[in-house]
Amino acid sequence: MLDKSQALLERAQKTIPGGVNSPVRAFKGVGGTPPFIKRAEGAYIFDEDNNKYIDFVLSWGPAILGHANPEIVAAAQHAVAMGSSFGAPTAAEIDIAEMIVARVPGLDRVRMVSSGTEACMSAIRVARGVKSREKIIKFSGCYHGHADSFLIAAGSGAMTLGLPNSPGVTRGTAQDTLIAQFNNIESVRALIDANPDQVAAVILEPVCGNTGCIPPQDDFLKKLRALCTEKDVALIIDEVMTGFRVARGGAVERYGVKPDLYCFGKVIGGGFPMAAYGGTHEMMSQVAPDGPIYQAGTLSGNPVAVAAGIAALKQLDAEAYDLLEARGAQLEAGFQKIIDANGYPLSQHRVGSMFTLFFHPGPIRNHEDVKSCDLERFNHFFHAMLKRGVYLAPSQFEAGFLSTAHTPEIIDEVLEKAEAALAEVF
Ligand SMILES: Cc1ncc(COP(=O)(O)O)c(C=O)c1O
Ligand SMILES: NCC(=O)CCC(=O)O
Repeated sequence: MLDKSQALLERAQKTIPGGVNSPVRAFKGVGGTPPFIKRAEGAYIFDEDNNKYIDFVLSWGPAILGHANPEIVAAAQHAVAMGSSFGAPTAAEIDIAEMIVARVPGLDRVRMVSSGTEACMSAIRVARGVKSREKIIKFSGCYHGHADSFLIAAGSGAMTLGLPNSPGVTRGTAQDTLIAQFNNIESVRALIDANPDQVAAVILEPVCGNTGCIPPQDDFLKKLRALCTEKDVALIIDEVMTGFRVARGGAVERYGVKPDLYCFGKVIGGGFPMAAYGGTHEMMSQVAPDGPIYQAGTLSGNPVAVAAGIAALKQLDAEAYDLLEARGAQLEAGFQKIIDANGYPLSQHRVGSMFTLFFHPGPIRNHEDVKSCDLERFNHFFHAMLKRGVYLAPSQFEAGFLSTAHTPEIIDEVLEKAEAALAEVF
């Protein structure tokens, strides 16, 4: 029963576009009424009609320790009572910068911002400023936030809603974003060669998460690093989704590759609006006030978000990543057993605690493959799971997330429900 959510949706639509403050929250792709969430705890979210769901969206990634994690709650409460924003430097900002730099291989300096969009937008400005070139290369289906330069062949909600190239982006901006194929190094080389001395940066999600979860294959990241070095192009790894999730030091640690610039978000804010970009000394010494490339923010390094982020990072030790890996492996093995036993035309990818079940027999290497998924069956499955109390992202083109609060018992319960839901769908 979603009576209260339905009434709230109707009320919300009168004053908020689509009734939501971010398009992915509406159920436009899958149809139906999005539950309006009242509260969340651990692996569960509860809606206004008092339905309880096992949550695999986790605020689209941040809640890696489960919702309302007691240590994050306490740290945020303590910080907010001290004053929620000063617009002046604080000691805690150094603490979190030091924690991030210590964890992430190759990262020298970091600047806090308030959203992943800002982080990615700032990183390409730095790359363009340092290289004195204007074009960037991104990959179809990758999503780096909603800044103009990234809304070209964009993934996530832009793809779900069929709006990969948004109106409102100028032709000039669109012309400066070149599109390559994920896991296809030759597509990148061809673009750089066709635009000599014009490409400032290549930006990518190291594990694609915004067209479903797709890992880099055949040393794609290492080949990209070598190509960027050869062509003097900045490599920007967008770890907004993967950072502090797929390993303690993010995807750069997991895959052993060092970019020139990094983008972070989601997990580092502990559920508050905080993100960051950073890079080598060479790149970051050009950022104002040290250098001429301007970037700023009234609420950047917000004390409450910083306190929450520190409380999150402190808990994310080696043991936490082992646990996330084990839970991910349990879910993957369970899905595979169901697929094999029934001969369903499904395939899956998982990297640590990120996963997607594709309604496609595979192989899935990039956005071009994902486009031929059976969306009608996915949508049916999504609703079959929702009615059984499992909250998945309302789109095939998204990754699912696990938290440390997802116990082995919860995973078993989800697998049982998935088996029943799939039997209903096929
Ligand atoms: C890889 C990636 N980059 C950037 C962003 C943008 O972050 P935000 O939504 O915080 O602006 C997202 C998610 O939204 C993302 O998944
Ligand atoms: N994978 C989708 C996102 O991470 C974005 C969430 C949002 O835009 O609200």
